[in-house]
Amino acid sequence: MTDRPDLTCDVAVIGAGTAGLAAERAARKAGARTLLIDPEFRGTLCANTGCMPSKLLIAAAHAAHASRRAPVFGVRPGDPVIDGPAVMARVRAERDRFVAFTREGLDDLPQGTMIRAHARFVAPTRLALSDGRQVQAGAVVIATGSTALVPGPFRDLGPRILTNETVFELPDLPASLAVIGGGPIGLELAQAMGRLGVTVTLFDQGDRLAKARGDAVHDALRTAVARDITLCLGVETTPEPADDGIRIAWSGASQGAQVFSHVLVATGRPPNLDGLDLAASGLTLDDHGTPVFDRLTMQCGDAAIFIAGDADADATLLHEASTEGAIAGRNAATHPTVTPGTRSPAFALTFTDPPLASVGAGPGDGVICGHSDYGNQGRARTEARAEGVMTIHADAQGRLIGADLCCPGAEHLAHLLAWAVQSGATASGLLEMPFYHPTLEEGMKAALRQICRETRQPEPDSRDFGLAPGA
Ligand SMILES: Cc1cc2nc3c(=O)[nH]c(=O)nc-3n(C[C@H](O)[C@H](O)[C@H](O)COP(=O)(O)OP(=O)(O)OC[C@H]3O[C@@H](n4cnc5c(N)ncnc54)[C@H](O)[C@@H]3O)c2cc1C
Ligand SMILES: NC(=O)c1ccc[n+]([C@@H]2O[C@H](COP(=O)([O-])OP(=O)(O)OC[C@H]3O[C@@H](n4cnc5c(N)ncnc54)[C@H](O)[C@@H]3O)[C@@H](O)[C@H]2O)c1
Repeated sequence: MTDRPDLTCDVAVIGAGTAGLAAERAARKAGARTLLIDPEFRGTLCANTGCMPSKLLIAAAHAAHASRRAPVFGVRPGDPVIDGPAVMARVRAERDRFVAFTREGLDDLPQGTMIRAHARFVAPTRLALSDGRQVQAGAVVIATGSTALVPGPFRDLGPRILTNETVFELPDLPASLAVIGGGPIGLELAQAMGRLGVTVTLFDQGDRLAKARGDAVHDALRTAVARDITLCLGVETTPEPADDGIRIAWSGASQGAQVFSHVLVATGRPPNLDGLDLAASGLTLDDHGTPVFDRLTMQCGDAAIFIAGDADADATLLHEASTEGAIAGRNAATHPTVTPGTRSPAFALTFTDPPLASVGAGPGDGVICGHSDYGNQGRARTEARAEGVMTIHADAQGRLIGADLCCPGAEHLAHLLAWAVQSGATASGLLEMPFYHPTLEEGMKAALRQICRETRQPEPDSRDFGLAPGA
């Protein structure tokens, strides 16, 4: 490359989402002159069309559900009236508040750091911008996120086909909804819509929801969501336009056809790499066209190129995007010296009710499993939500290595278990910790005690091995 670049920097970050913002901050903290390149700077996916609006819709669904089940406790508020436009208006108003925070964060960037353009590689550390300029960087971080995949038959069917980009813009709740894909996006939004009074059918070509590990956990999840929506697993779907909607025909494990007012496509989110001209980067790509990288350093091969967030298609979650961005940005600034970052055990939550959680290693050869049944757990029972299971996984010494849960409070219980796994705790050691009564945490004791027995580790003798009522 002989011609002079228009811009130079130590670290160029492509993409100003969660991973890119973290990378730019980390690189700048390490003393690098940075450029942050994004065509829009519209705030993160998480705030605009991801984590936050989906959780806002789920919060509305919780309110409707709580009202509907209040009679269990002898409280009779009556059947809830769901004002669809008001539900969607609150989702957008609160969402816009979160988006504004992420945009305000951009004001802290040093002047000249933000480059409003699309970037592509013309050489390993040389980028061409859509405004015609070129950037020469010491190192580059790819943080371009992911995009909703819409399978061919669902394209070009008009605005009744929704993705996470459009569903939160609906002025009112749909009259009926087909959800294609039972991953976290499909499942969370399907259950929420169902609880908000929408007639929902969820279709998946596979037979497992949200990659739930272990049959007991999957059964608990499936049973819970089937109360709110219709599930059609193991089917292929074919859409076609119909009067007032989209007709979905399906076949496989079951068959049928039905017209829905809207269809939400949630069939996965591949990384946004197509527009980057990766061929010019010189990187080695895997079978899916994603750069091969080291998940401890986030470096792609031995190039001065790093990758972070959904773009690497590894752990496509918010906290991982943020950690990966921090590691990638720091190492881009110090390249050619790169230092492994600290990664946490895998940890994923799906915000269904009850939530689904997985931590670290799953069931497998040589793994010791302890089980807790929440179907009669004391605190869960007081709240009329006793259901589900927890499995804790340990090695032969009783050290916790993972867990799978679908039970009340799973999002909080799973945090405790993730922290226990990361800190190397044993089942015996955890049983020495205080357990308040009556709590959902007490439910863990059965699984922990089973692991102690099976690994011949002592149960702490200064703790009673009986159970408080309902614990
Ligand atoms: C509906 C939904 C719900 C979710 N809920 C959760 C949840 O509850 N918890 C959780 O942990 N995760 C959740 N996720 C996942 C989480 O939101 C993502 O993992 C995370 O936001 C990814 O961040 P990112 O920085 O990789 O991507 P993004 O925030 O999408 O940033 C990518 C940026 O790159 C830019 N870009 C792309 N190509 C180029 C280019 N060539 N040049 C310049 N810029 C470019 C884009 O404009 C964009 O600003 C959810 C996702 C969805 C869709
Ligand atoms: N709570 C959370 O943390 C959360 C919430 C939402 C999304 N996310 C992140 O976003 C990622 C993307 O989510 P997602 O749910 O879109 O993708 P996903 O890849 O996790 O799930 C897609 C599902 O669609 C099914 N599918 C694919 N093609 C199909 C077809 N043609 N017909 C029927 N079914 C089909 C697959 O079998 C799979 O079950 C997640 O993997 C997760 O990392 C996280």
